[in-house]
Amino acid sequence: MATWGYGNDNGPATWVKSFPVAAGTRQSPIDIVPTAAKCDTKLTENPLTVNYSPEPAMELCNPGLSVKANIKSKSVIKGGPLEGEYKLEQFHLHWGSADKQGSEHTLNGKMFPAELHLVHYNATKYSSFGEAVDKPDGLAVFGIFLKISDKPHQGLKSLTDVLSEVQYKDKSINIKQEYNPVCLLPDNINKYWTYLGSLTTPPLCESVTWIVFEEPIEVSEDQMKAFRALCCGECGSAPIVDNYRPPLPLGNRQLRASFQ
Ligand SMILES: CCCSc1c(F)c(F)c(S(=O)(=O)NC)c(F)c1F
Ligand SMILES: [Zn+2]
Repeated sequence: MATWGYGNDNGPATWVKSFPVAAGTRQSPIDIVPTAAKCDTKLTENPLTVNYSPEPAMELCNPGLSVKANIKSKSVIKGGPLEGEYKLEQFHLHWGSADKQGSEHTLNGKMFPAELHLVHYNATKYSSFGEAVDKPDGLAVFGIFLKISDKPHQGLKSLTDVLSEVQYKDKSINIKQEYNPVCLLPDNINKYWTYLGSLTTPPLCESVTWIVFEEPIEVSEDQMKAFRALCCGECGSAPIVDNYRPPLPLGNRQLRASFQ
């Protein structure tokens, strides 16, 4: 298959041709219906803990279908639904061409303008991201909804202010100021939904324990415009927008909540 993407001839509905797991039983994203979630006290007995470190010269790149920051420092999470310690590998975002769409997970059928994914791998069990990426307990991804406010998100500002330097595919820069990804998390990380799912892009491995926070982070319209100005290819190529996969059925999976 020519490279997958989000267009009419290579978008999510076509991925199953090259990636049969797209029709699997633990695919992501899903529509989150809070009333269908089971509150599980086990999630709070061993609270989710985040221990992120400052990244000295964080690499920010445009791989063509999103914008991605690669992490080298030892930033780890544990607890909640997780067994063992998961190490932050990278983070990236999915966003819309307009504020009415863009997130991958939906909340009672509602899309947010964007969704931030912080991708971690099970460093207790596996020696690298590459080894973990296709294992059922290999990855843990934080999903954070973005909503529009009149103020820019200060943590994201260090990135949105320099997106023009990675406007074209395969461009990358190093963020000069040291950057601690903890600034991207919502204030309250104790309220989340969790379920067993997959990557939302090919190869769609069913290897992700999803942790989707209830509290969105707030970004400005100008910051959204900065994401929408990124290009899929070289100068003159189409903008990166609507790089989201629509929700898949929850099926027999249990959606758990860390709160009432
Ligand atoms: C072979 C994977 C390369 S790393 C990666 C990624 F690039 C990505 F986009 C997503 S996602 O599915 O889009 N968001 C959760 C991931 F989960 C990832 F792990
Ligand atoms: Zn993602």
